[in-house]
Amino acid sequence: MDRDASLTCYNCGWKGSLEEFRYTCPRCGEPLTIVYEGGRLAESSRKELRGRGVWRYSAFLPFPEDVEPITLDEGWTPLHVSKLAGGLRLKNEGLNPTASFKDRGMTVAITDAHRRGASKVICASTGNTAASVAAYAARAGMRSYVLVPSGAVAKGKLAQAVAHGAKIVKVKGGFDEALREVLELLSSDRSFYLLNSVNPYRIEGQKTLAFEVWEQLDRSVPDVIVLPVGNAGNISAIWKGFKELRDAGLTDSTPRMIGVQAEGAAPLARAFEEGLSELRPVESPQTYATAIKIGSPVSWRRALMAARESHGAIISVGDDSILEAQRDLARVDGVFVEPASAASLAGYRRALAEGLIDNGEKVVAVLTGHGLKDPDAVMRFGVDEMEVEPGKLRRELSAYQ
Ligand SMILES: Cc1ncc(COP(=O)(O)O)c(C=O)c1O
Ligand SMILES: N[C@@H](CCOP(=O)(O)O)C(=O)O
Repeated sequence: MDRDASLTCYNCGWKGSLEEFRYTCPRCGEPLTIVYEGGRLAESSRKELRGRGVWRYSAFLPFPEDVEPITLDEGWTPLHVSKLAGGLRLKNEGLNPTASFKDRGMTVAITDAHRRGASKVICASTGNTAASVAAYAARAGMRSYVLVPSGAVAKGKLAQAVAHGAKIVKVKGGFDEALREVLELLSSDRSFYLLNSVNPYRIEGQKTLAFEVWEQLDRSVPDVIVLPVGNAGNISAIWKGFKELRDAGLTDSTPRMIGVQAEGAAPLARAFEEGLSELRPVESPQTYATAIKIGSPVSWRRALMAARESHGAIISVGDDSILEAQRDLARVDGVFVEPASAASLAGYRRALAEGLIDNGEKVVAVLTGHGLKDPDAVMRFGVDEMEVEPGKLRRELSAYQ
């Protein structure tokens, strides 16, 4: 274990060691965070960055130097310049090994699982975590169990979990119920290693997006990061990454974090707008962006902290504007993303219209998952197609134009 890293509760201040590992605070129940002590971040910043992707930043991860990562070469994703708005860049996380940002966290968490001798891993999922868990468990030679909302997982994601040999458990209910089931199981059965973002190692991997963006922008940070929010691990992780860059002395400034939820699944946007310090879960969340169809985000407290501390916001957008953004990204920028990811662009547009972002500011929109994950969703674009009899193509086409 890493001697300069420990577990902390950002809510009540409880502290514990990584040896006696646990996911949530024994005092208040919040997910725990890994913190680095004794000038460790400043020391990390002096180490040479080698290789590409998540493990390039291993000096900022809670492992000894000789750690052997379980990896599929995740991270190092492109930062495209968007044609849709000046100053807008697109961080294309759909180009990770299992086609979503989850792989950044998964390589780190599965490496920890392996070091602790785990043989069975488990998660609740709307689909992407399941796909990633299944792939990394296969790579590590572990058995994987994925709990998914019955009948509500996008086809591409389910196909990935099947392909990698996960045991698929369909829960009669939504993601929130599935996660509740997993956490309840773990409270009495310690034989499973949990791979949801409640696991602090997931957060450590996902924070590397901040380091990568900083490098891709010639060692500077953007004015704003805009990203979709579901279970709220990613906004917490990326904000942690930027704060660590600052604490390590590598940057003076940090971006404003703007989280985006779908209107029908927006407990955090409501809490932010109303200035609440408690979450009122949405009982029956609704949106066609199934990845963020979550009514009771487990990291709600730290997501609100990220938005408030960074002088950002959490806002919501309607499914119509998500659909429009998904189509624009595909047809103008040539980047095919799943609906939840398009919430980034829809949120950017709303934030610009409401003056939360100024024209010309440098904004990075995180595109969290690939469009092929959810082929059915694309049919909402409207399909431009025709059928021809052999030999009649020229005539049919001229009528069509
Ligand atoms: C594609 C996609 N985008 C965004 C999110 C939201 O991320 P988070 O749960 O970390 O808020 C998820 C999953 O939750 C996802 O699968
Ligand atoms: N959209 C997520 C929901 C679970 O998120 P996690 O980051 O807590 O694992 C998914 O893909 O399942």
